[in-house]
Amino acid sequence: MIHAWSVDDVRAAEERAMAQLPDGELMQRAATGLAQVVAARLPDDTSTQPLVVALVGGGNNGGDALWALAHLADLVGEPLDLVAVLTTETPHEEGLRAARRAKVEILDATGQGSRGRRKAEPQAEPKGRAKAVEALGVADVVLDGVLGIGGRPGLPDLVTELLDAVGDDAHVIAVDVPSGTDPMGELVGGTGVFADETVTFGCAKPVHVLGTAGRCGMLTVVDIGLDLDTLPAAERLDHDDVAALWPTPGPEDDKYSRGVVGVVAGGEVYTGAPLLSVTAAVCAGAGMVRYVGPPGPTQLVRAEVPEAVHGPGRVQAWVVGPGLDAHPHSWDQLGLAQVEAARRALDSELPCLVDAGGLDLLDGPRTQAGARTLLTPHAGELARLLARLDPDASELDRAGVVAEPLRWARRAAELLRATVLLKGSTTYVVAPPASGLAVRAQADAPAWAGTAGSGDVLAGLAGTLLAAGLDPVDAGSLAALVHGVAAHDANPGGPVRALEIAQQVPATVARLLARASEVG
Ligand SMILES: NC(=O)C1=CN([C@@H]2O[C@H](COP(=O)(O)OP(=O)(O)OC[C@H]3O[C@@H](n4cnc5c(N)ncnc54)[C@H](O)[C@@H]3O)[C@@H](O)[C@H]2O)[C@@H](O)CC1
Ligand SMILES: Nc1ncnc2c1ncn2[C@@H]1O[C@H](COP(=O)(O)OP(=O)(O)O)[C@@H](O)[C@H]1O
Ligand SMILES: [K+]
Repeated sequence: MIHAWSVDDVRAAEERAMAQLPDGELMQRAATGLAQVVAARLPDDTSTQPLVVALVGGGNNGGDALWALAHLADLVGEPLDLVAVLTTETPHEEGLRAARRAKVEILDATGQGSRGRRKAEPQAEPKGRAKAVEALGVADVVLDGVLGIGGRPGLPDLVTELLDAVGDDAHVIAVDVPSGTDPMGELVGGTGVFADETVTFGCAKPVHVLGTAGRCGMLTVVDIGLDLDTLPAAERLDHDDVAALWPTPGPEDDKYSRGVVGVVAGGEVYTGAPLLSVTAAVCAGAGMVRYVGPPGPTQLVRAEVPEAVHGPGRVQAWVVGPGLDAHPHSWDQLGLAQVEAARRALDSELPCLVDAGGLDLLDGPRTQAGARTLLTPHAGELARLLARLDPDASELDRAGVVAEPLRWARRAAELLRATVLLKGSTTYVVAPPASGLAVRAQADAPAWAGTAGSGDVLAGLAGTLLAAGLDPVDAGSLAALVHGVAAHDANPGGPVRALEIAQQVPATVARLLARASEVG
């Protein structure tokens, strides 16, 4: 599992560490670690002299980059071209002195007239920007040291212009965080560096695991001796976590102890969703799957999934809503009966996963306070839910949720006292804020997984884990991981249909469980 700490907690840990250490020691540790990574990324081909160019901003992030260039000169035995491109008129002073001492070429890209420079005042480096653009175009490694954890989302125009000049072949390393992104990972999108690799210090930050993670590339954490004494703010499960969390049956188990999952899904119109959810639940290893629905989908499930049982009965957790019409016509007796079955499940004290049409039945928290609840909307469904229930979000639309996924998932979790799994290329799992639990974010699925019915499969998978006794955060994040990996395994690099994701789950789970014995 990757754990990430909030910017405030990191700053507090840095202060504690700095109080015990000589001045500047923490930055030296960061810059030395950064220089070692850069040295390892230099091209093997020794026929040309490697060129490393750092974009340098005005804070300590720029200081890290300048010191890293200075250390690189010592670290690498071979001759190196090292260039610092200043994007600020006030770079880190000691870092700049160290870089100059190490014979790093300093280019001032701020240009005449920018940031209060008087027109009559001569430019320090008249061709600084032009030379910077040229160097960036042919650099082997580009260090992004413009903004770190003190950065606000968005980039100055000058930096955007310089980034545009970076050659396609350059290996871009973000120092601590990709500049322009929100270090807390709350705001997704906007301008910002897309790095091949991010070298961060002390611990991961939310930007590295949330929806902004795609901008970070490979993540390397340099140990600078921080002591994080608070709980993480964000987490991501990795493949090695599956064995510890997946409910693996023992010799004493039987179908009931493993968990019966009930599925109240579909109706006479949407017959496919129940089939997908039930198949996924069976393939995820539910002790038993009980389907509750009208004759049409029941016949289909009977024909395609002989393992399922039918009609009301005892379960350990309910999946409510895939393909459910929450507002059937008054003459549609079968539809009304299905809504009643869904309401009974929601009113029970049992764990419930609520998806799609089931979300339309919620007017507030479930009546049984404390009943475990996992809501699984996509961005459009979350926007609709909040616009209906939260007077402060009456204008919210899908785009609003996509821009600030965490904010709105958290809002729904608070309002409905439920864990919210927000689906998308990054899937967020957010417990009610009062729980203090870290946000989980998974991005394991290929974009091919965004196909009709894929969410119904996820519902069956996560419902099975709830029935096996996992809490909603573990059930949701583990299901998202396995769903994503199964989508990949079913047809690596190509399209996949939802049913194949479900059918791939047994082999994918077996493969992920086997890692534990390989690793252990
Ligand atoms: N505190 C420490 O001892 C250590 C800090 N380290 C480095 O220090 C960094 C944090 O340094 P700082 O706190 O100086 O912050 P930054 O280096 O992130 O710079 C923040 C500065 O940029 C400005 N700024 C923020 N967003 C902007 C935007 N969108 N456009 C233009 N200007 C913007 C701010 O007003 C502020 O002046 C870390 O990310 C890390 O790289 C490391 O050296 C480890 C040790
Ligand atoms: N671009 C994407 N990359 C990876 N996974 C995606 C992407 N878009 C959607 N998904 C995943 O596909 C599934 C779609 O679910 P949903 O929108 O509920 O579809 P449906 O209602 O048709 O079943 C979710 O698990 C979601 O996380
Ligand atoms: K940076």
